[in-house]
Amino acid sequence: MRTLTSTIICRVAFDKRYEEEGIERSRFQSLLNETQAMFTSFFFSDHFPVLGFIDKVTGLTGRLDKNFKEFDAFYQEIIDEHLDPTREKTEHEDILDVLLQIWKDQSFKFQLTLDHIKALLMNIFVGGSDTSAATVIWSMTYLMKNPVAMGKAQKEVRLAIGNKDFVNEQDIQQLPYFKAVVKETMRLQPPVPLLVPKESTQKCSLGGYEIPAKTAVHINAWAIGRDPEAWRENPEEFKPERFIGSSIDVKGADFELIPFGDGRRICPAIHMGLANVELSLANLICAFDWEIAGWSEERRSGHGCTARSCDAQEECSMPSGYKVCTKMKEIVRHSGEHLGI
Ligand code: HEM
Repeated sequence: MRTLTSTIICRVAFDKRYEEEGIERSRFQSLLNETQAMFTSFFFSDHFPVLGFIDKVTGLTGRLDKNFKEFDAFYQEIIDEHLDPTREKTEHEDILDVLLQIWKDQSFKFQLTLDHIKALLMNIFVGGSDTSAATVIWSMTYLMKNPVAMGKAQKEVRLAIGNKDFVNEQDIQQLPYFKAVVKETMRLQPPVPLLVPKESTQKCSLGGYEIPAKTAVHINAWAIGRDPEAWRENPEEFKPERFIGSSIDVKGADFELIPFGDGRRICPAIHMGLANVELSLANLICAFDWEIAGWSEERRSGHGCTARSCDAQEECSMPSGYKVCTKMKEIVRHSGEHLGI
């Protein structure tokens, strides 16, 4: 799933297909992994500035600088490629094309620099790849642990597409139960559980707490999604039915469900994030029957594929030992193509 989502972002942001370019792909993936590790590391300097020296001693500051430098070089190469006048133009503009046009025009009130553009690309990568992948993985986990919900979702998706091979974006609009599964997963497992930290610009009072200016504020979307006052019926339970007939959505109008955040800094890519998740999840559950390894031995005989209309002639072994049939590869390719990449 991470390969799929980071490939989508690479295509959208700077028109690269890293799955076809082994060395570049692993360079990019290891940079992204390191960035993720930095994001989840505890830096004393963020919370106790006087103890900032500990970050230096433990080597975290050095690792962070190295990561920034490597990403900087990586983005610079891609920017140079885009600015090369001999570069072949593709049919669609990518995000970097748009940003570089704004940079050339300098039509904003402030001066847009290449550093701003690199920072924006970084935001898009960090915000866009793991979040969608984690949501699909959690949805699959909940569905496999709840075979009744899995059956209902599969039946709905399969009925909607009839004889077609793949689910597309229009089909998804007719799938209330499936959409409820995605919302329920995001309620229980928001992929950015504490959102992105905010800093108060001025002194204010919130829920009875006095918050001085320049204070870091974390919003616990994970706890809000399980708050028994907002979610009265067994808030810890996976129950997509709670969203049937309810207008509560993930798009920022309902404060009890904020997996994309809310307000001025809400995720700017809600629609793309949802399309990534819904298209890949719907196709995966439509084409295959899934279950947790070891739950049913005899079904996993042969090549292990339980595709609805499996035409697998050829198999490939993944490094993890799992096998992927041609149908599965086709789904991954189709989900990407449908998003226009
Ligand atoms: C299921 C998918 C996704 C989820 C759950 C998600 C969630 C979030 C959250 C919680 C925030 C912070 C909001 C806040 O603190 O109030 C955020 C910000 C952001 N997201 Fe997403 N996101 C997803 C997909 C994406 C995708 C696909 C992209 C890019 C193509 C993206 C780009 C961004 C960016 C650039 C920001 C920072 C916005 C800012 O600084 O103002 N996200 N996202």
